[in-house]
Amino acid sequence: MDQLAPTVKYSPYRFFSAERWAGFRADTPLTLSEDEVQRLSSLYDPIDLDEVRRIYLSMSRLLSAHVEASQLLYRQRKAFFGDEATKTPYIIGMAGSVAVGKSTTARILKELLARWPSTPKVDLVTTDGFLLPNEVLRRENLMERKGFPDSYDVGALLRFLSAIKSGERDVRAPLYSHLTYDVMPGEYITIDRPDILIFEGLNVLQPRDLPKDGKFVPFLSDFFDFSIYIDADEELIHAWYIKRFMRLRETAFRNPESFFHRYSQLSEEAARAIAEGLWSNINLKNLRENILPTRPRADLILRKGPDHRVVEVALRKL
Ligand SMILES: Nc1ncnc2c1ncn2[C@@H]1O[C@H](COP(=O)(O)OP(=O)(O)O)[C@@H](O)[C@H]1O
Ligand SMILES: CC(C)(COP(=O)(O)O)[C@@H](O)C(=O)NCCC(=O)O
Repeated sequence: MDQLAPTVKYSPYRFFSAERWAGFRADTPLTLSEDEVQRLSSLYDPIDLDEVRRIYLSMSRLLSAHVEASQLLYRQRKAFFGDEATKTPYIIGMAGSVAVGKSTTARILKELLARWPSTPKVDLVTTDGFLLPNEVLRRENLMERKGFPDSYDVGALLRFLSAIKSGERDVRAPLYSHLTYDVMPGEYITIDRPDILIFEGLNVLQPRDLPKDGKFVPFLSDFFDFSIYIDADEELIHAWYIKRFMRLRETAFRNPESFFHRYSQLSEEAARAIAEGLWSNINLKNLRENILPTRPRADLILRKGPDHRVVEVALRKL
């Protein structure tokens, strides 16, 4: 199994087994109930409270220290610059493959952070709303590249993050529907100066080609204060993807409005073949070519094992 801890002597990371990591939660209280965790988990594979205790409480404690430090820095800058200083949201980027568990992790983290004693306002935005509409993807022959860097409206992503980081109010992010498999025209979520924004998506740690004309074009990650990569062996993610697809076939795909409705009519074997095709032709390719290479850019890497339990954590040294 490809492990995170390298065999070479030097690494920018410190590596922890899940057990050691769990010890760092100290006396951080568990603020989520079993019911709340169940409500949050995606589909029918609930993350259990034990995992929240083992992994997420230490993560919440660490992030709390980081956010507090950035607020202290803000207060010191304000004393320095007077009224000129603007407090802007603390942005946490979260990356990883399709089906690795980003949405589940992001939703749980959001709830835990919002329950800190300072009751920060925490918002969550996913990058799928910034995908190009199917009509454009079809025209540009990109339907088989949905989720690849070139399938997003990168300008809109950068404008969004730039507005958030400038402290603007009521910034709109477009929405995506997994039902219609397309962006939802005219539908937005409005983000109004949260204390913390979790920004989750496949490609959020993606670098870009440097422009030849010398103009400055930022990476999305230039706007992040902290970044997390959710990691697991390819074969595990593959199994989670197929499992989720087959379950959706029994549930959401039954809805006649679902883009995948036709797959709910197919035999199990035929539907599985479709899922395998989507995995190997699109998602696995994207993982290998574009997503996994961004892993070393994250501040924190959570490596999951079977059953979605985190087995190893890597934290960038300061
Ligand atoms: N911690 C977890 N425990 C159990 N199942 C999980 C966990 N995290 C994710 N899953 C399951 O794995 C699949 C992918 O998770 P999801 O959060 O939808 O991934 P992503 O947002 O990365 O595509 C879903 O079926 C979800 O229910
Ligand atoms: C919508 C997604 C690209 C994920 O987007 P993200 O929120 O990470 O930007 C992905 O879930 C997806 O639909 N991929 C296309 C191949 C497939 O149907 O699995």
